[in-house]
Amino acid sequence: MSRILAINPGSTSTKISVFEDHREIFTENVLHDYEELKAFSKVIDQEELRYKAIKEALFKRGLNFSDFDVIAARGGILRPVRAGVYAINELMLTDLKDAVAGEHASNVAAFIAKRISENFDIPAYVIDPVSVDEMEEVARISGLAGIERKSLSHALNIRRVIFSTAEKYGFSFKEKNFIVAHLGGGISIAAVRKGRMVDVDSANCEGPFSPERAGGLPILELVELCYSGKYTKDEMIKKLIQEGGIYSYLETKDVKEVEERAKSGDNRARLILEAMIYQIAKTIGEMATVLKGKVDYIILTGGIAKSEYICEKIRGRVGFIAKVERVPGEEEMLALAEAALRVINGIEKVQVYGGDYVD
Ligand SMILES: Nc1ncnc2c1ncn2[C@@H]1O[C@H](COP(=O)(O)OP(=O)(O)O)[C@@H](O)[C@H]1O
Ligand SMILES: CCCC(=O)OP(=O)(O)O
Repeated sequence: MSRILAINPGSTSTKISVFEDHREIFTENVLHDYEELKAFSKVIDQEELRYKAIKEALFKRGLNFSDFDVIAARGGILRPVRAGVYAINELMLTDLKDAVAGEHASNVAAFIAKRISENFDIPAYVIDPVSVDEMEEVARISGLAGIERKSLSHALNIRRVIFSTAEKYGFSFKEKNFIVAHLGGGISIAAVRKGRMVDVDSANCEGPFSPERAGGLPILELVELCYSGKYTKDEMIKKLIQEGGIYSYLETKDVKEVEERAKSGDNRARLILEAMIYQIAKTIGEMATVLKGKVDYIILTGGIAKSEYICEKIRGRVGFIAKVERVPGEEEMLALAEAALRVINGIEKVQVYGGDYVD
C-alpha cells in the first residue's frame, strides 16, 4: 500500500488529501486568512504559511510528513509543457520564483512539495500544470503578430474527467473526442482530440466570462479603459481576473446565489446568468468546429456544473452537437493521487521539466 499526500493550493485555501492507494482517507480545505495572504507580494512567499497549515492539518489526524510515500502537487504556471507527471527541478523552481509565465496560487505547490521531499526523503511531483500546452500550431495564431494564444487551463481536472468518463463507458480516452467545459470561478473550455488538448480557451483571458473573470472583451474599448488614466496596470489586471465577469455586474462570485436571485424575479441576475450560459455554449460550439464536428462527448464540470438548471440550459444550446455529461465539482485531488500511483506502479514515466518542449 502506498500513502499519498496531494497538495492543491487555491487563492484563499490549500486543499490537501491523503490517499492510501486509490482510497481517499480524508480531504481538508485549509482556509487561510485573506488579509494574511494579501500581505505577500509573490505567491511563492506564502510557502511557510501554507507548509505550516498542511503540517497542522496532518498532525491533527496523527500524521506526519514522514508517513508518506509520495507527494503529488498541482503544478503552477510553468513554461508550456505536455500533460503528465514532472519531477521538481531547479529550473522549475526558478521559473515559478520569477513567475515567468504569470502568478497563480498553484505556483507555490512545487516549493512546498520540494521542501517535504528534501526534509523527509520522499519523491515529489507536480502533475498536469495549468500551463499544459498541447495546442496545434494553427490554434496559436491570435490575429495580431507578437501576441500568441496561450494554453492556461484547468488541465488537471479536464484530463481527469475525460479518464473517468471513458472508464464509465468502457473505452479508452484515446479513442474519442471530447469538449470539456470546466465551469468554476474561472472557466476553461477545451477540445480534446484522442487524448490531446488541441485547443483551449484560456481561463484567464479568452472565451466566456466567469464568476470572477472577464473573458474575451471588445478590444478597442479595453484599450480605451487601459489608457483612461483611472487604473494602474495591476488594478486593470485585478479588474479583469478577480473582479470581472459576474462579479463586475452583480458584486458576487457565487453563481448559486445568482441562480436563486434569477429564479426569484431579479431580472438583472437572470440576464447576466443567461449571458454567461450563452457565452459558454458559444465557445463549446467553436470547439466543435475544432474537432470538425466529430465530438463524442461534451463534459460539463467544475462547481457550476452542480447546478442542474444551468447545465440543462447549456444542454439546450449544445445538445445537438453531442451527448452532454455532467461531472459536478472537480476531481483534482483524485487526479493527483492517481497520477502518483501510476508512477509508483511503473505505468507512467516521470518527465523532466527542461524547457525542451517540442510540438
Ligand atoms: N449548486 C450550485 N449551483 C450553482 N453554482 C454553484 C453550485 N455550487 C457551487 N457553485 C458555484 O461554483 C463556483 C465555484 O466553482 P469551483 O469549481 O468550486 O471554483 P474554484 O475551484 O475555481 O474556486 C461558484 O460561483 C459557486 O457559486
Ligand atoms: C490559470 C488557469 C487555471 C485556473 O484558472 O485555475 P483557478 O480557477 O483554480 O484559478
